[in-house]
Amino acid sequence: MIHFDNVTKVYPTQKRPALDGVSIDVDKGEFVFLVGPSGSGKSTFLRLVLKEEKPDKGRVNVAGKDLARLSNWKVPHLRRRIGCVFQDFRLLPNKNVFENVAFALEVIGKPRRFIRKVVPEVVELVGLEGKAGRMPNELSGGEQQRVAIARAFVNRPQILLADEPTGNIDPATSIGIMKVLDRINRTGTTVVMATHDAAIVDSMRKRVIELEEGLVVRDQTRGVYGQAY
Ligand SMILES: Nc1ncnc2c1ncn2[C@@H]1O[C@H](COP(=O)(O)OP(=O)(O)OP(=O)(O)O)[C@@H](O)[C@H]1O
Repeated sequence: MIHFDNVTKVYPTQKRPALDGVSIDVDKGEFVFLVGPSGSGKSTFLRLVLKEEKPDKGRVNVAGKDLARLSNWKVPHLRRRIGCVFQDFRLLPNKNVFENVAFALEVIGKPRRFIRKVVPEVVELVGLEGKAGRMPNELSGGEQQRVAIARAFVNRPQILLADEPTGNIDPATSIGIMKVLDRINRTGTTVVMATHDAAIVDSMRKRVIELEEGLVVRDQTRGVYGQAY
C-alpha cells in the first residue's frame, strides 16, 4: 500500500537529509507506529506519502501509484484515498459534529442523501452517538479527536495517517482514541501513526518502525516503543 524505495529527502535549507535512503513497505491493512526522536523524519515520511513533498532520490509508491509519475491535477484524487488526523484536531469551530464530518463529503460533491446516511454511521463508529449536534467547544479533547477521526474516515480511505493523535490528550482518554483507530484498522484501512506515546505503543503491540536522523534503525513486528526520547 505504501512503498518507499531508497528515499532521500533533503530540505533546501538543511545540510542533513530529513530522510536518508529509506526503504519501507507497508502492506494493505497493516497498523504501523512510526517512532523516533524529534526531527528524525516521521512527519517528512507522512508528507511524502501525501505528495506534499517530493523525494530528492528514490521512489514513493502509494496505493499502486508511483507518485513521481502522478500529475499535479491527480494529487487531490490521491489525497481522497488518505485520511489524516493531527495532534491539534483542526475542526471547524462554527460547525457541529455532524457538520464537521459532513463537510469532508460535501467538498467532494457527495449527494445530501448519501451524507445523511453515512455521517451518523461514522459518528457512531467513533463513539459519539448522541453528540452529533454539539459544537467543538462543547466537547472534551478526546471527543474532538474522535470527530477528527470520523471526518478523516467518513470517505472510507484506504490509508489513515495520524501524526501524534494522542499528543494533546490525557493517557486514559488516549486509550479510547486508540480503540477507535484499531476499529478503523480492522475494517481493512492501513493505519500509519507517528507518535511519542510510549505507553500506547507498548500496549498495542503493532509493527514499530523507528527512525533516527532520517534512517530506519528498527523495524519490528509486535514491537515496543524502545528507549525514551
Ligand atoms: N519545511 C522544512 N524546511 C526545512 N527543514 C525541515 C522542514 N521540515 C522538517 N525539516 C527538518 O527535517 C528534519 C526532519 O523533520 P520531521 O518534521 O520530519 O521530524 P519528526 O520526526 O516528525 O519530528 P517531531 O517528532 O518533532 O514531529 C528535521 O531536521 C527538521 O528540522
